[in-house]
Amino acid sequence: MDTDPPHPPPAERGRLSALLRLRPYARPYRGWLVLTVASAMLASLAQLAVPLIIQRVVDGPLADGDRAGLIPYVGLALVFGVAEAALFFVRRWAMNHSSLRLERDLRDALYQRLQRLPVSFHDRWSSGQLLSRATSDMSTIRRFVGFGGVFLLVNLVTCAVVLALLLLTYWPLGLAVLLTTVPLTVVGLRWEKRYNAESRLVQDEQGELATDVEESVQGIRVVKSLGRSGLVFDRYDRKAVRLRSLQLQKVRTLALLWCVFEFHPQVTRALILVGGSLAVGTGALTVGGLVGFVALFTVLLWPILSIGFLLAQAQEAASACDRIGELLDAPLTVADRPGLEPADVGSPARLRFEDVGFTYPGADRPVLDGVDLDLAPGETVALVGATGSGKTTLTALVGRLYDVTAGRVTVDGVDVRDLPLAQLRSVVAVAFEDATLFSMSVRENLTLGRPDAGDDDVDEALRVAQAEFVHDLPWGLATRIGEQGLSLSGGQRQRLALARAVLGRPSVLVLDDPLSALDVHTESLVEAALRSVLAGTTALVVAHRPSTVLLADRVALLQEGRITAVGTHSELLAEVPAYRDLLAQDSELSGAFS
Ligand SMILES: Nc1ncnc2c1ncn2[C@@H]1O[C@H](COP(=O)(O)OP(=O)(O)OP(=O)(O)O)[C@@H](O)[C@H]1O
Repeated sequence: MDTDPPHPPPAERGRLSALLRLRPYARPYRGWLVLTVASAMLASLAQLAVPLIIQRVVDGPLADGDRAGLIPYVGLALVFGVAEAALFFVRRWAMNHSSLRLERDLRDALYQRLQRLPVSFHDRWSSGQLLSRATSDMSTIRRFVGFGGVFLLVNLVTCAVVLALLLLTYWPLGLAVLLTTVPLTVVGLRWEKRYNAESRLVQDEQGELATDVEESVQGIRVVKSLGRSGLVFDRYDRKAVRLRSLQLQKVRTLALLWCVFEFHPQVTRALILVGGSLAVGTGALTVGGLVGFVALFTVLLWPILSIGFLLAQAQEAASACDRIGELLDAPLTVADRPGLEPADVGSPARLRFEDVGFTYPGADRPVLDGVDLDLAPGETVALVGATGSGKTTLTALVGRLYDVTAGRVTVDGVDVRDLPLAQLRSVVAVAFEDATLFSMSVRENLTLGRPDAGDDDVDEALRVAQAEFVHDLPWGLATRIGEQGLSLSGGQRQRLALARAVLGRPSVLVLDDPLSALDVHTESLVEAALRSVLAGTTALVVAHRPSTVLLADRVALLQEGRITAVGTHSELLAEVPAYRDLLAQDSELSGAFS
């Protein structure tokens, strides 16, 4: 059973070792990554050549008034300049090959994992959390692989090389520069940490706002009909105001940071000029040496200033790796056992629940306990029970949306856990009460589980579900359904979902109150057509309405997680007071069955 907390405490996050998770994704692109780092490194070194050339120009041709002597130096500076530009292009090109492909692979792995993770995992995680991992965390990693990580390495090497050159040029001044970089690095690191924390708060608040927009758009009908637009706006506005103040705080920190970063080099440059001029006066340093020194110092600035920022980026990327890792490492509790082979399953098949128990992860008592139910091939059993008695849970066990926690469910004598998931889900078809349709064409929605279904199969399924209205849609079966099928009525969506389930006449059909959104007239038409499908398949039908119960050969009464009675509808009506009471709660029913 999977009981890991969904969000580990922040203290556990952000370890740089988390970045090592990226190794398997980086491996296929290591050539491109090496090229990215090498071109960035060479470009940085090419940049260093220019101050050294200037130093020689000042001390050589300029001091001697030798104009012709300038030409080789100018040529050399040009070569290094062009090389730097070319290397810049190579870096960007190689970086795109490595980081964008790595991001794509990681994105695919994450999406695949989300598809394979059990329903119990999705019960615990909000879609907002999954979304932020699949989008912003993914971009953070791409930025680090393509930029932050590369320049962290390159800038550290550049710093070391430049400081060595400064020390070689004139060591007392070189040492002074080295000492002044220490407080700058410390301040940079400290403020970047603060900036990072503030950025995180801004991101979280942006996520909150996005969730608010999503919820209020999805629930717009409820909000409007309750007349709560003002209240919803006030809540949104409070969050927007908070976001603005967090953003302002972030901008203030950044402004202060850059103020120090801009101020520091000016002071250091002044120190260099004073110290350097004195050294030139005593002959310890040439004029060219001083000019080269200042130019080298300028090259040093960006690598020093960027270290804090790049380390913060590394920290963010490590935290993103951890957050994505939480999903990639989440256990696949519902998966094929190794070496499973498809088994023989007839059509229709026998469906049995044998002493089945089920407890939701984290719950302290079972929802189902000792459930025994045997559906003969071709039989239809209606599952009736009070709300919350466990009907939906029981139906979810057939297609392994959840695995039983006790007992077993078998199809033609084979434990559903011993059938490959692909086979199980082609044998068992399910229509849920909440008919989810996707933003794709009607045909794609219908054939989602059976992509090989032919036109005749589709027409037959549409007829059974009384969903032939689709032919009147603007592009017929090719009509794209709006976001979540919202452009269709509840009853239309339910009929399409039913057609999807009955398509191809599955061996076992599970219907969770499939007709609840239909008007009485459509319901009786669907029922009439459904009878012919039910005759050829084994069906477990969750029923709230009398008319749905009448579709079944037998009825099973579920009470507090146990099957307490099984028999024909009239037997139960006559012999089981609880069944009578349950049906009598519906006045329409009491009229129909008393
Ligand atoms: N994902 C879940 N996690 C934890 N508990 C759940 C979950 N889904 C349902 N339950 C609990 O399990 C019990 C049975 O729920 P279930 O949806 O199976 O009942 P039902 O008989 O289908 O109800 P209804 O007729 O209202 O649809 C309820 O107490 C419910 O709160």
